[in-house]
Amino acid sequence: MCEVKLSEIHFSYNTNVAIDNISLTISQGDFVAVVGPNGAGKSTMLKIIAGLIKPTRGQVQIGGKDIFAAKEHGLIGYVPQNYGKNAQGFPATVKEVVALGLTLGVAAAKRNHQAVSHITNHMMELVGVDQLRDRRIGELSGGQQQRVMVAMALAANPQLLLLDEPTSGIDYDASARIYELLGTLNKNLGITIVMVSHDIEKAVSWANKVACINRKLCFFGSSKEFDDTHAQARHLWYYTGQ
Ligand SMILES: Nc1ncnc2c1ncn2[C@@H]1O[C@H](COP(=O)(O)OP(=O)(O)OP(=O)(O)O)[C@@H](O)[C@H]1O
Repeated sequence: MCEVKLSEIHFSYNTNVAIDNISLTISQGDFVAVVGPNGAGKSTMLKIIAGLIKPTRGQVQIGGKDIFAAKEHGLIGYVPQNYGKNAQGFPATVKEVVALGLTLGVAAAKRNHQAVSHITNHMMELVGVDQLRDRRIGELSGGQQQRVMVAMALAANPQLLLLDEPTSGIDYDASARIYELLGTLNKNLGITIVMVSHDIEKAVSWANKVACINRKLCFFGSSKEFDDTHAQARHLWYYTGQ
């Protein structure tokens, strides 16, 4: 059970209010696209759900547990924005990076070398980077790096996967393959996905729910409802920022 419940969340960076009174419930198995203009608080909200920052006010519950308990149980996988780019000079191979994800899982300490190798291989196959296993992460394309980051997050066996603009800076075909991968993880493995994206058309076509944020929650509902009611106003989500 991995329901995400935000209750009256506020967050400020000093005097700058980034999140203003957001409440919403994401159900187990949902694929949620988080959209909104630049500086709207999308990444901040994702970090709050990941338990990386604490809301100034309000409560976050994951699967009925306080966020920090859920985090300790390894329920949450988080892929930050431009994670791959930060890995440019990192002297590790794809296989080693994916295996690093295992150290985040709840039973990490109990895994032996064989189990680590088995899970690592499985995750690399799942996201389609097994052919790149011995390449250094910094030598890969943006799309390949994002796949490796997804594999690393999945290695910890999360029930909830949070991704911050997983297709930013990636070409059309590679982006399509990442969306397809996320759709498969959601449908076949039942992983709940929350993804921040500027690519509204694509994100909404894969997600079953949409959350529009502009400090406040402007819309939260099904993708179909978003398509029906917000189609003409879509361009505004890009330009209504501060
Ligand atoms: N570490 C930080 N310190 C101070 N202010 C911050 C910090 N991170 C974000 N902010 C500010 O908080 C607000 C929300 O930022 P956030 O990154 O959450 O927005 P976003 O919707 O993800 O933006 P984008 O689409 O441009 O990535 C912005 O005004 C931003 O300048």
